[in-house]
Amino acid sequence: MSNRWIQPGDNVDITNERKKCTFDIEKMSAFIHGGEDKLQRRREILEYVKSNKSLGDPQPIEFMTRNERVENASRKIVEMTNNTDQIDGSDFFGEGMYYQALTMGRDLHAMSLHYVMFIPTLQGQTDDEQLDHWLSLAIARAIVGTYAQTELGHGTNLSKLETTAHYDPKTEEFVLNSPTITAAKWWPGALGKSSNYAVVVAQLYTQGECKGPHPFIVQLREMDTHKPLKGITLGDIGPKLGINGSDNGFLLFDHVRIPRRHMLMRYSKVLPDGTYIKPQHSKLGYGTMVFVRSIMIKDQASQLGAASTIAIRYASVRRQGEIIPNSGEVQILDYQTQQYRLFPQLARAFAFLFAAYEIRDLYMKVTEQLTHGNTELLPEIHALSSGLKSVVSWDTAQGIEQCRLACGGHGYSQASAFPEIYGYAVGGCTYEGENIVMLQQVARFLMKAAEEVKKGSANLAEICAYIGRKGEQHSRFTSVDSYRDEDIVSDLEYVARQQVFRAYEKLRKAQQQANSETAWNSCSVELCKTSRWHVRLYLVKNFLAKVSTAPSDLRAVLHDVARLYAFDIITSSSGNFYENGYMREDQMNEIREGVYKCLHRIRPNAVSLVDSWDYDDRELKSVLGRRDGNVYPALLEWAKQSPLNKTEVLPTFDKYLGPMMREAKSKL
Ligand SMILES: CCCCCCCCCCCCCC(=O)SCCNC(=O)CCNC(=O)[C@H](O)C(C)(C)COP(=O)(O)OP(=O)(O)OC[C@H]1O[C@@H](n2cnc3c(N)ncnc32)[C@H](O)[C@@H]1OP(=O)(O)O
Ligand SMILES: Cc1cc2nc3c(=O)[nH]c(=O)nc-3n(C[C@H](O)[C@H](O)[C@H](O)COP(=O)(O)OP(=O)(O)OC[C@H]3O[C@@H](n4cnc5c(N)ncnc54)[C@H](O)[C@@H]3O)c2cc1C
Repeated sequence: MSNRWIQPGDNVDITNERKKCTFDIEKMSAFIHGGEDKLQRRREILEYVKSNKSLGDPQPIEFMTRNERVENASRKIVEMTNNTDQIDGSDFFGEGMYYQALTMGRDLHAMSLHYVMFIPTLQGQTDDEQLDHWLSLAIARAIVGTYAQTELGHGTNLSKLETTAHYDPKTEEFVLNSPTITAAKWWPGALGKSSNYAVVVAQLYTQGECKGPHPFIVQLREMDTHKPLKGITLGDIGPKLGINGSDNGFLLFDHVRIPRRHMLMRYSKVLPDGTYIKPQHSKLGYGTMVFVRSIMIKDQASQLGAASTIAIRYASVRRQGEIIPNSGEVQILDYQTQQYRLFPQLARAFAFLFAAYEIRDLYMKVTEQLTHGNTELLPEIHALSSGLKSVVSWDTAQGIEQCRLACGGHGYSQASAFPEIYGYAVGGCTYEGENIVMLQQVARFLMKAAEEVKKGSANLAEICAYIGRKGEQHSRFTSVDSYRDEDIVSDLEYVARQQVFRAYEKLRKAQQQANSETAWNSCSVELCKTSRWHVRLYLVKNFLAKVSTAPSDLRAVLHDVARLYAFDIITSSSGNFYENGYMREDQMNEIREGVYKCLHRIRPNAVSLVDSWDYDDRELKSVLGRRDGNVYPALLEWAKQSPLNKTEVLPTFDKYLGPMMREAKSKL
């Protein structure tokens, strides 16, 4: 089988790994990326990005100052968006995200919120006339916008946002104001220095009543000079754990007037006389958050896939220690502990990517239904996107850190790219709804389903139908080789169902002794556990189902990865499966053996499995994860670029260290 990943001059160990591959990598890449045509388009986009020198960085961004990073990112995003004819703009999830990943990396930029939230909000929240006016301006890049919702004092609890928008029927204007310091908008991406417009979420007041948070489009800066408009105070919030190419910002309003029609009026409206028309569903205004939670899953999967690729490739070229004395140092990938650390991360990345395709499809279905005024699937997409966002971003962050640790000392260097990948991805645990808070949203959905089951209703959404099933009282398999996919799912369903009813009963009891909010709080740890099990069950079920649709010659290797994913979940929570004697110890031992068997079977294909994700060096941006495996010379070259190496002797020597040593010596 030909292998496009093997080239002359490559490291011998990584080449030998590639020669061991037992499946067709191109076919696997096509399966991972949604078809041969999609793979072909990736290659074309990559070729274009490589051929356009202006889309590159003059030096590794790790060696740039913050100002240089912001400037470099702004230069590239303008060049990138000057050339959007290179991609199919309607395929943001595929081509758009790939083009951006290749060009912009993980440091974000002046227009990240423009594309991820500002334009989607215009598309989702404006009426037809507003859409006509604003969307063309935004798409043409005549204005650059962000999404300003979170405040210094409140991000989670939207009902307590403090920015106000008072309607004045005399002038047919809203007056935007930040009555306190804690009302300052805080965090919005590219708000500080780059954007001149924002969708601002503010408490709407009309006819003397507060109608809750609503979105408004607001001009922040003069078009020509880019200076803040009168009554507007703006700035950058300073360096962060990651994404320092983005100027996340703060914003305060001092009685700023905007026209009535700057309220986004697709769902709620304020008429000229101040009459308020309420939306068909109170949470329709939160649609952009649901959109971002949905696309985040693919982004997170991609980050974990990248981390796994770097760590697995590096583990194939790094030799250290001997397994059999005097027989030579082994590739560290041969250590079972290394495999146990890394392969589950790769398995997770697969599980998350396949879930990302499902949530994208569900999101598109919901959007289509909403155009006909049908809000039936809104609770389901809210629960699924919130749950996936929480579990996936958490496991991704932990997984990236495992990959970093698995690379020893070099993993700690920014040359590895792990600090950047982690700094970028871990933000996902917080933005678009803090994970613990979002898990509780899922729990609300599950508690309602449990209530339905208790009432004897069989009318449950497919995603939580397991809650209403009776299920087996004991796990049935005898050996791991006879442990079928349906047994795995049924065992996970048992545990998820047990947890749903444990939380439900605890909540019911608590509600008899306290008001419902206090009762909820006293059960919230169990409620979060319930949501996690629900999501893990979904991920396993979806992964196994996806494998069954793979071309037959790919199924065996993918099945090992999917089983590893499931077995890892089961063995790391064995206590839940022993409860009520559901599973026996000998069965759990079989599954443990199953983990080791999967590791052993994946080992020869490990490098090829990560190659199948089709990351180019341009996207990975990692010295450790280079395709050719020639890590050591590249590390030396990378280090030479450190600005500290521009001179042999630093001025600090003459200022501090030199005098210190001279003085010390003179006293001896
Ligand atoms: C290239 C692309 C890469 C991707 C990204 C990379 C770049 C990233 C850049 C970074 C970008 C980062 C950008 C940013 O970070 S933008 C800022 C994001 N901020 C948040 O996400 C805030 C989180 N808070 C909330 O969402 C809500 O306030 C919560 C959820 C806490 C509810 O508190 P609230 O006080 O409002 O609600 P309630 O208690 O009165 O009522 C709860 C009821 O409402 C239902 N409900 C709630 N929400 C929804 C919904 N959406 N659809 C449908 N239903 C919904 C819910 O099921 C429940 O129903 P029921 O049980 O009563 O029936
Ligand atoms: C990288 C990044 C980019 C961002 N970009 C944007 C942006 O572009 N636009 C924008 O508007 N915002 C943005 N944000 C803000 C982000 O959406 C909020 O930080 C996020 O929603 C969490 O809200 P918070 O900061 O108020 O956290 P808090 O709610 O204060 O969370 C702190 C702790 O309190 C706990 N907690 C809070 N409420 C509850 C509860 N009800 N039950 C149990 N525990 C609770 C949380 O679990 C957490 O442990 C960004 C944030 C980051 C980190």
